[in-house]
Amino acid sequence: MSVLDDIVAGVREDLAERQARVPLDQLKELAAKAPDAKDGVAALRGEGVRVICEVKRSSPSKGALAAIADPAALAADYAAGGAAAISVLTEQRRFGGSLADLDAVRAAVDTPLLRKDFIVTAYQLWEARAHGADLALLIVAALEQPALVSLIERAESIGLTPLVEVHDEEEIARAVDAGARIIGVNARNLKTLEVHRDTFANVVHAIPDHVVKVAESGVRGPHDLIAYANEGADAVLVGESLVTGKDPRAAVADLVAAGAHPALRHKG
Ligand SMILES: O=C(O)c1ccccc1NCC(=O)[C@H](O)[C@H](O)COP(=O)(O)O
Repeated sequence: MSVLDDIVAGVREDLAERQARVPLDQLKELAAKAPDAKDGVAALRGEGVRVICEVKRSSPSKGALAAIADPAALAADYAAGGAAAISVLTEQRRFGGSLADLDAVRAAVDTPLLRKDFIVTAYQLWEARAHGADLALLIVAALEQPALVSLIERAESIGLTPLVEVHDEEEIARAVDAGARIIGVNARNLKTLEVHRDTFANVVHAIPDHVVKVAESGVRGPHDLIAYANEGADAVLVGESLVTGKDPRAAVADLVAAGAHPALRHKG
């Protein structure tokens, strides 16, 4: 079984438990009371390179990364540093996240929030909206095409902007056919878990101009952001280097400043 299959199997077990506990109608009521969803496309495309900062406690590739006792405080630092969006990992078994983290972060910041999980059913999209997310990750490699199409449509219909994650040109074609408005190219190979930063440059030509382009994984500092920007990224998604660093607020501010550099002004 691949790492992705293994993660999704665990997600499905945990999901079944939540579905038994929280009926869909209850989630829909909560979603109706949630603050209006912010426009994910507007948040991630504009002048300069936008920075999405991730709340990430652990990972299958590295194990424990950071304890993050107070995700709200971390998110407040990200927002103060200039994050365009905050990604909250809600998968519990391998990443140590939860919907409670999403609640805590939502209560602390007005920044657009991405629910980062392994979403395979519409129920999880309703959960995302009910807990205040504005965007939701959909991983092409985890979904058959009809499910991808249906989840993108459902996400958009309830106000969530889907960030559709790909790894190669074939997955980009599937994402574009399915109607993705934001595509994230993940440099982390989900079979080997190795990070290859040249993945974005190798496949970005296949993403149409109207689609927002996000470079995911492997950003260690401003030099990696600048490289991705020069290759055509509108935004970068950064986790590990922020949660393992000493000063996340300053680290985000450095990334945002690099992304706003006049040499990159042709962007947006
Ligand atoms: O991070 C992992 O090990 C991982 C393994 C399997 C599936 C997904 C995984 N990570 C999710 C991500 O895509 C990253 O958290 C995100 O792009 C940030 O990457 P990084 O800055 O390298 O932490």
